[in-house]
Amino acid sequence: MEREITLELEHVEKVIRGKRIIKGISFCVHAGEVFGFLGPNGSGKTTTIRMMVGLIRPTAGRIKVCGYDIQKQPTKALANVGSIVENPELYPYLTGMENLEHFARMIPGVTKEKIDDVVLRVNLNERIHDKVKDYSLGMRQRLGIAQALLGDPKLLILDEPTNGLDPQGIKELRDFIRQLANEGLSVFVSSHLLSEIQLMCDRVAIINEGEMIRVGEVNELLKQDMRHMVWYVEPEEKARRILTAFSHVRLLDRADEGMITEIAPEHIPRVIARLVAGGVDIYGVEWKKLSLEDLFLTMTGEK
Ligand SMILES: Nc1ncnc2c1ncn2[C@@H]1O[C@H](COP(=O)(O)OP(=O)(O)OP(=O)(O)O)[C@@H](O)[C@H]1O
Repeated sequence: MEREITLELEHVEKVIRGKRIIKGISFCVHAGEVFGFLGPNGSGKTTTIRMMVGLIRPTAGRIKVCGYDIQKQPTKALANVGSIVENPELYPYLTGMENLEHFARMIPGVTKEKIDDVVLRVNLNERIHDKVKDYSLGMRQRLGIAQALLGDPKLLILDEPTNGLDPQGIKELRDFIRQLANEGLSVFVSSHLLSEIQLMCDRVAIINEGEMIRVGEVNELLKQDMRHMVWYVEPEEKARRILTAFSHVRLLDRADEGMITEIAPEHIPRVIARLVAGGVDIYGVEWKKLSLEDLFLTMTGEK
């Protein structure tokens, strides 16, 4: 069954003061999925998001939300978007509930039941009558999300939502985002952390220097994760010679990180046996966790 498309970017470009910051990016986000937008700092994530929420205009290309063009039908398009792009505006000396009531007055048709419903959805019901100044960062963020949900959006956009959260807060946010997606919402999450996107998202778009590098299923794109192996061996020179003799083992030249190979798991026992037979002592072998940088190098093929 074709899933409904909630967000569509087509060849979107942004030029700011003569500089091409976003260089023609395209992707779709479907209903009920958590979609990651991954790229290093300065790669253009916030600029793209600012276009998606109507804060700035694309120089070229099209952005549609639930089929409505943001440029041509901004009211209809943006009625389907809830977002926390810059820090949510919250009043610290009001309670969580008072904050929500305040924001609800600006959105037509929000009932008391709707407010109670979003409070439950973000799991703040026990603390909603406390003042926001006494909330943890994670709770403030959930209140910000509650505020974004008041207008019943189909698409929730969160820019670097885990920034500043502790590991417990990050886990809670992750579970909570998944729950929203299970309820049918599309959740769009930007991050510069590969590990976070891996844990949180179904699909991911990877951006670097304003260019789209890949879009696809997280598991599919990141499965090369398992292929980099670090070897702790003596003597290293001898080990290098043996390893390079295998056609399906590639030695990566990264002197500062130890001896690293690209290798498929099924070849490891044979390689280890050869090293031992060749008089190499093996002190340890471990899978290297792929960093965003490694991923870019692998994907752009310039190792
Ligand atoms: N108004 C602007 N004027 C000039 N340059 C800008 C402007 N806005 C963004 N840029 C530049 O565009 C590039 C992308 O910035 P952007 O903030 O979108 O990146 P980002 O991926 O969100 O990074 P971060 O995670 O650090 O926020 C950066 O090089 C930035 O300096």
